[in-house]
Amino acid sequence: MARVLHNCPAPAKLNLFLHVTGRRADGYHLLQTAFQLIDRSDSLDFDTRDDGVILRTTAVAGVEHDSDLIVRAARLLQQATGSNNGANIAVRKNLPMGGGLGGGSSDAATTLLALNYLWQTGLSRSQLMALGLQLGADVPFFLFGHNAFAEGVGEQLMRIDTPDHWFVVIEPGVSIPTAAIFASSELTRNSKPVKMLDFSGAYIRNGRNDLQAVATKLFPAVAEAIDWLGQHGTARMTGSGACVFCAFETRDEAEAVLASVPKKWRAWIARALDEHPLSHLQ
Ligand SMILES: C[C@@](CO)(OP(=O)(O)O)[C@H](O)COP(=O)(O)OP(=O)(O)OC[C@H]1O[C@@H](n2ccc(N)nc2=O)[C@H](O)[C@@H]1O
Ligand SMILES: Nc1ncnc2c1ncn2[C@@H]1O[C@H](COP(=O)(O)OP(=O)(O)O)[C@@H](O)[C@H]1O
Repeated sequence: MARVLHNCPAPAKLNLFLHVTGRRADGYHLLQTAFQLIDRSDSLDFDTRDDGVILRTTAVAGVEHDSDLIVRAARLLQQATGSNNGANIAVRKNLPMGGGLGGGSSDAATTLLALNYLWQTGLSRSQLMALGLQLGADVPFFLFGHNAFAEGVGEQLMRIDTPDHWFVVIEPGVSIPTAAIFASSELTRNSKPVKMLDFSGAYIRNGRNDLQAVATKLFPAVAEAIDWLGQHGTARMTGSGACVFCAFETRDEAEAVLASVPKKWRAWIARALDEHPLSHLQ
């Protein structure tokens, strides 16, 4: 009999700051960043099937079935556990692709969490995180379950508590390929590592993103959105872009700024989450 889990959220993240501190021999970059979960999500439905087939039942513009991180995550879990269960998976995309919000990575993490539960494959959280890292540098964070200070390529995670902020997020209307930003010869890769002990609210309120200079040069629409939002506080990009955000202490302040965002941009407000909405799924 099919086991089902519907309306599973795959929340977005914001990188409150992001420093590039070096580059590994394999070309991947060493980062320090603070990941903040927010209450804006994609939504996924899972229906198990007993023939081992993994089928994404909804079309996702620009993402072929077999390269979708959702499908790849499900197949990776099958391989890792030897499970012969399958699943129909429907996804409702709400997070823009190439937005720096981690939508694809979060979809993959939600898939691993939901299917590990439905298939009763029994992998521990840290086993799921190791699997997730094979899919993308951001995936372990979404499995970790809490806001985090991250090092390495983003897989060394330490839980942090962050304020109950409201964020105004602007989508500048461009999709930025992460690899193109990291590949730029103009990227600075030598930020001095901060010690976790020195990590403070200043990084949360006024953080800097080392990927921003390259992204704004390649994508002027991002620079324009930062300039506009910067009238209201410290506006910066999340991840490798394209989305930009600014933190506010109250919903009213965020609502007031949202109301004045020029109509040419899609914009919204989101609240900081303390933990991943599926963090209790076992
Ligand atoms: C920049 C960040 C910050 O949170 O977020 P996004 O903007 O993608 O959301 C992440 O580090 C992105 O993580 P993720 O999106 O999972 O990236 P991946 O698929 O692993 O990598 C895409 C490509 O980016 C480059 N890359 C990625 C991460 C990293 N630490 N160093 C890199 O050089 C590599 O060229 C890699 O092939
Ligand atoms: N389920 C998915 N949702 C979004 N993007 C996906 C998905 N599966 C694969 N991708 C690919 O991953 C790329 C990065 O997407 P996404 O994670 O949404 O952005 P970002 O890494 O900027 O946060 C997309 O451009 C797309 O080609």
